[in-house]
Amino acid sequence: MTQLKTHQDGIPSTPGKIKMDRSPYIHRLRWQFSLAKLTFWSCLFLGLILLFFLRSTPSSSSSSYSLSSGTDSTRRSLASTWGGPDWEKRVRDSSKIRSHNGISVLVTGAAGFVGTHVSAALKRRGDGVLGLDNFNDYYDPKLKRSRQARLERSGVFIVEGDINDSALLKKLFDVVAFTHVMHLAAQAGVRYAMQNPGSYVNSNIAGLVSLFEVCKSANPQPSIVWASSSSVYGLNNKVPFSERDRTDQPASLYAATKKAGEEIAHTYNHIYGLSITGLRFFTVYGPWGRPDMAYFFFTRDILKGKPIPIFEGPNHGTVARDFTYVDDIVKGCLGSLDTAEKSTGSGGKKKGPAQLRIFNLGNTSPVPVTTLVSILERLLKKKANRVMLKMPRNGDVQFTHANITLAQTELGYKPTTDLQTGLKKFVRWYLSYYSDSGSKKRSDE
Ligand SMILES: O=C(O)[C@H]1O[C@H](OP(=O)(O)OP(=O)(O)OC[C@H]2O[C@@H](n3ccc(=O)[nH]c3=O)[C@H](O)[C@@H]2O)[C@H](O)[C@@H](O)[C@H]1O
Repeated sequence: MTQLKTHQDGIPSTPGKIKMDRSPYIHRLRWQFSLAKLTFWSCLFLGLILLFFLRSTPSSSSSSYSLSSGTDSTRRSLASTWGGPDWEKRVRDSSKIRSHNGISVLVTGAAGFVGTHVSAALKRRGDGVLGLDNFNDYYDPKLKRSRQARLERSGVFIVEGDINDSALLKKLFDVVAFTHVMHLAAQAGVRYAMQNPGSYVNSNIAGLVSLFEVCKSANPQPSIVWASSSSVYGLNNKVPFSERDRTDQPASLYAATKKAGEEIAHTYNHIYGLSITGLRFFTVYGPWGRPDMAYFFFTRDILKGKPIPIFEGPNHGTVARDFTYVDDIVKGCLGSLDTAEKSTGSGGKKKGPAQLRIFNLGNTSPVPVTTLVSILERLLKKKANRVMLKMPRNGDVQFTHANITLAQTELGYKPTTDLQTGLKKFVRWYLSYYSDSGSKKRSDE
């Protein structure tokens, strides 16, 4: 009893050690204790379910399919701030068609390399253009902000948001009845896929599905043109690559996600009557380009006197690319938008068969990477510190070469810029852009 008295005012700290007593007080005490335990475990259980739910539900603006812990979500720096009357007005103004027979286009990835050029070209000819971009930091976001500033000056508003944010996409279609979507937002880069595979799944697969879902439910449904890639030809060694050739042997996860995108496009065309055109871009280069691409960082490193790693195939075999100048690609994109038929469905229901197309957009003249370096040396008036390396097994293929007959016939696509001319324009832009931002930086310091 003494022991019991000691614990009369509270729950025993070590209940198992108390001599069992059958008094009603003990029963009440035990009942209260069980209730507390039950409440504790229920809360913990509910908490765990909530945690699981939050982790598995795509958040509105950040990466939700990251397979590499942390990296991807920190790369996406988004605090989506959309909505409100002012925002809607900007969206409407930017999308307004200002020419006879113009179209209104939602351009995803508008602050990206190709996106910025396509948006500017559409705006120039009087089409309505609204950009969408998540400004992730796969490469220097300052470059994306500079592209954004240029587009804003020409009247193109870029909404900051992610293609996985369905609520945002739906809102955009509520505000504007886009006739077309130019879908260029993607996780690019062949070699980076080994470092951050989740970002490819998130952007190139989940993001594509999220976009198609909203487009199929829109009324009217837009026609969609989107960027696939020459990399889908993978280990195919029949050259030049024709759209009818094998694309079932991708050499990188990037290529696999683009190929998956082509199959997903087939499904949405088949079930919902979406008009979809996929464009297989061949190593696009030019002013305002991507710093992760070889021609870009070779230029930077030649100027800095740093070593240039040049890949070579087995037995010192030549590695070559069908480098394609960005203005030619833009013409192919506009040609695709202009020849795209209307989608046939509405409000998620198919009304009849719809157009489904795939085109190569290349230059039809592959150039060895060593020649690319020689051209840069001449333009920069500086010798490169070349380091020949065996091509690593990280997704690269040895050779690309586009057959563009189909695009020529159907889109009137005709590339006109050779590598020498295109690189000259790139180098001129590079020197001016980085000397300007360099002097700005110096004056800021
Ligand atoms: O057509 C595409 O669909 C893809 O094109 C582009 O991929 P790639 O053709 O691989 O371009 P890029 O990396 O500039 O390498 C160019 C050449 O330099 C060689 N290369 C590369 C790096 C290096 O350090 N050394 C080297 O020799 C390398 O072996 C290659 O031969 C886009 O990045 C990609 O997003 C996608 O759009």
